[in-house]
Amino acid sequence: METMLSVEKLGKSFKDKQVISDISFDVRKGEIMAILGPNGAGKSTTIRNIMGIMYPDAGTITFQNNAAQEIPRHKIGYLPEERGLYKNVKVMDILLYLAELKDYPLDKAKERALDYLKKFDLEGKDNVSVEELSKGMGQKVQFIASVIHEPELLILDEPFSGLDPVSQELFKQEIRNLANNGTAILLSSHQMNLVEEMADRLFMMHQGQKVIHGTMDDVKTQYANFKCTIRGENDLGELERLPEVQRVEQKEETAILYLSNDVQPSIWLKSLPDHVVIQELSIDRISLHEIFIDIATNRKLIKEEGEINA
Ligand SMILES: Nc1ncnc2c1ncn2[C@@H]1O[C@H](COP(=O)(O)OP(=O)(O)OP(=O)(O)O)[C@@H](O)[C@H]1O
Repeated sequence: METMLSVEKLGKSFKDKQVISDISFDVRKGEIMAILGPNGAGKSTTIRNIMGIMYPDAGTITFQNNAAQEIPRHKIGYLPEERGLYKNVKVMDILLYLAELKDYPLDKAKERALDYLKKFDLEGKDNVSVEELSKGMGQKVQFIASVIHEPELLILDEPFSGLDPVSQELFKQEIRNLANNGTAILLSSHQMNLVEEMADRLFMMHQGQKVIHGTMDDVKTQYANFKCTIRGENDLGELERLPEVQRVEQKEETAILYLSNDVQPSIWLKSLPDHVVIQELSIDRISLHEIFIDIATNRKLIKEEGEINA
């Protein structure tokens, strides 16, 4: 897959505080690349450097082999984390104005705007001024603004925040459609369930540095341990002493046992002693949400940090 955006060894400090360091990843045509991390990890700083809103102290950013200063900005679409459109302007006027700024033909922009308004349940809102829209409606219009000019790279900073589940679904489908049609997408989001469903690859950062980078499958295979959920009256200490158990979360009669990285569930099950009371048992891979919480809280569920073949 053709590389659209390449970020290499990016570093940025504010005053004497190093906020991101040695950040490297790329975004390829037709893929959804997720950039993840807890609050303050440095995601928006990374994105703002890519967008040329601020300049890095170290590293390089290239888009279709153009160095940062020569990046054709009209080929990029950007939904910033901080929302805001001109308030007393009509929806269609703002969309056409933004398309014009990107040198996009106005007749095509109008057609696309009407199609998108319909798709996002905003039919008939083209003549309404932005201040009359609800927060979620405004966010939909801002999303349309970021894609109206058919960008080849789309950067979405927290696109789902503040959306109801139906609107989240609409966004999710549209983002997937765009990727299927060849758009390269860099997606920052805290909604791990959505990222898990949508992303082809991910880059997770913590305190300004990389902690995981790879395809969703690789991350889940190599980093996501198994967890065993047991319902039955068992002593917490005894469960904690079972082989290959890293930690246990127990609530009433249900216990979740987080297993070591290299455990084979079928072999581990056979090692369970007879005294463990089992009324129900299930084994699942831990979710991206759980991996995220572990990284964010510095737990040592992940044995090795580092690169998976990205
Ligand atoms: N303009 C600035 N001046 C000083 N420090 C800043 C500035 N912008 C960001 N920071 C700091 O950089 C760090 C990373 O912030 P950033 O907004 O990139 O994180 P984030 O991963 O996007 O977080 P969130 O999920 O909360 O949006 C934080 O410690 C923040 O306080």
